[in-house]
Amino acid sequence: MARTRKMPREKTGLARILELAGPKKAKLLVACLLAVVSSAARLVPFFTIYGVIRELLAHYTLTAAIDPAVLYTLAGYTFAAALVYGVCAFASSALAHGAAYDILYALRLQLMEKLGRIPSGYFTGTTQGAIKKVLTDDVEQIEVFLAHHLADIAAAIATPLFTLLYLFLLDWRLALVTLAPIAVSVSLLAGGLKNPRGAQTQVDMHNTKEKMEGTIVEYIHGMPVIKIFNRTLSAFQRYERDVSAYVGAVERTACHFAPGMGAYYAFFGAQLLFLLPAGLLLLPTAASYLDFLPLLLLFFLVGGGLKEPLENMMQMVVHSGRITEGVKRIDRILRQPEPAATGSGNPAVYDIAFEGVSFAYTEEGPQALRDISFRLAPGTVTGIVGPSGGGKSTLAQLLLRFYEPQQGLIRIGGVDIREIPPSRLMNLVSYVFQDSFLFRDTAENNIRMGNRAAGREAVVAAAQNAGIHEVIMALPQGYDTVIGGENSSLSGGEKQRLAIARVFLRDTPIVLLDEATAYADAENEAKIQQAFARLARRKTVLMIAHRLRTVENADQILVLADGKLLGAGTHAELLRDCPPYGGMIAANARRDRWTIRKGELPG
Ligand SMILES: Nc1ncnc2c1ncn2[C@@H]1O[C@H](COP(=O)(O)OP(=O)(O)OP(=O)(O)O)[C@@H](O)[C@H]1O
Repeated sequence: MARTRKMPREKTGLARILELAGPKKAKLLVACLLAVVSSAARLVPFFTIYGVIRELLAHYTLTAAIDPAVLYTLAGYTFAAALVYGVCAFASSALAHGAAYDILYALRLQLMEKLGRIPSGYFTGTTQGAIKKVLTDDVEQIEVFLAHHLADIAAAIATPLFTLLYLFLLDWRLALVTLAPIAVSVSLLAGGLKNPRGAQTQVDMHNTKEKMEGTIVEYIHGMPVIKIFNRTLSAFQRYERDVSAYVGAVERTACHFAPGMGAYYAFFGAQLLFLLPAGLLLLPTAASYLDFLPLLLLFFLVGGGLKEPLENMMQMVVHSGRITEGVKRIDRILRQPEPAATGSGNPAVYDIAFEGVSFAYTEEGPQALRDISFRLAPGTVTGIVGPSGGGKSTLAQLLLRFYEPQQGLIRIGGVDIREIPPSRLMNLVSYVFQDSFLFRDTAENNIRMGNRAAGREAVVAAAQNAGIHEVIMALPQGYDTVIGGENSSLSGGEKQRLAIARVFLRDTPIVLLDEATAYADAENEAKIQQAFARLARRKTVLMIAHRLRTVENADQILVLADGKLLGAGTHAELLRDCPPYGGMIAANARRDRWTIRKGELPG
């Protein structure tokens, strides 16, 4: 009988943090050990004072009988303990900080690399604010936890344990009395924390915070629109609603935890209240008053001394909920499925085939593409036309594996693109987006994105081919000008030409072009068309055309509407066989004749 292999359970919380710590775990463990030692050393004076009092009380009738050697030894122990405390606390903190920053660095790199491998479709569905929060706040919290809290937890657990053990050996009855208020307060707080409603309030607080931050980023991005329409903050109601939701969640969390925390603080330091009557009750049972008094004093002292490490532990428990949520969000990114990088497909020719491809962005949502099949012959230019929302960009994005189709296959040179390792696919296909993103970096580096190894000459040649060389040379520092800096903003058309220069430098055999709809002027448009034409030479080109005349001379035109392929052929063939194409041409002609005439405008 075939045995089913059990999947290893995915770790969460502290176990997951230690897993993320990787090789730095050893450093963290040493830091914890040193924290335990330093914390134990802080308790030594309580015991040396106990020794001194015992010695003094034992000879209070004859002070000459006090043994100075005993007192000096105890003083020596106290001094040595102070030294041990200082050295160990420093070394523990240094080690924990060093390891925490190394882990922070590695984790951010890991996340950035992962974001680079996740299909690009992920980024449209996830708000930028949420990703920013993970990369900054959540990773930062792990650093704070590892650098400051982890060692404290170890000390907070070990020190009271050792101390209580010693106290139990000295007098188990007093030890129980010392422990009672701590046990009561801790159980009260733990009960409050474990309550599912409490956990839910914390989750709500994180979720509303994440949403609010996403909305803030969107609000800042939308600022020009808000200003143009002369609307104030109140117009952006979602912003107000999300901020209020966060405030509400914080208030609910605070209200939920307030009674537990109040009871915890009330009981926690109440040892005196319990020890005093207990001491009076137990006094008659003691062998001698002289023995019992220093013992009672020791319990008074140590009861108070236990407070700090235990309080630290409570803080950690409170923090750990927040960290657990943060780790979950980090894992949500780290565990995003990636396109398999294991395939060995390596197309030798560059024709493209869509075979019965259907795709919907969400399970319940409508299909953006329905049963699409076509073939682009190698070295040809194909235009895609169709009404807005017809599925043109979606089709291009599927070829780049931004998303995976639910049905059908896409092949390059006969090879299923899922069999082509992502890095190889990216070397086969370039995409000139309609709205190209430029980094706040020099013009040269922005073009070099296309090929990191390219020298200045190749960059300049690419810029010349893209018709952007003159524009760059007119910038204050030429190719060294930081784009987007002072006096170095580019128009939409110029940005797209710079993006085309990137693609020239990459020199991939397949190019996807998304024609921008908002060229500023005819000259810019002509330059972009010329650049497209040069780029298309000897390549397989798929061009999303918003103006039909751009692709009139293409080898093939695909007509896409409502996710369906209505026709494929040359301009002449489509005019003859595809009525919707004829309709689009007629509508285009009407649009080109369209002018605003005074008197025709609605009054
Ligand atoms: N990220 C997304 N999530 C959900 N639906 C989407 C997403 N992107 C596009 N869609 C939907 O998919 C359909 C096809 O959109 P697509 O952007 O591919 O059309 P298009 O032909 O490129 O339009 P346009 O010419 O306006 O750019 C539309 O109904 C659109 O609303």
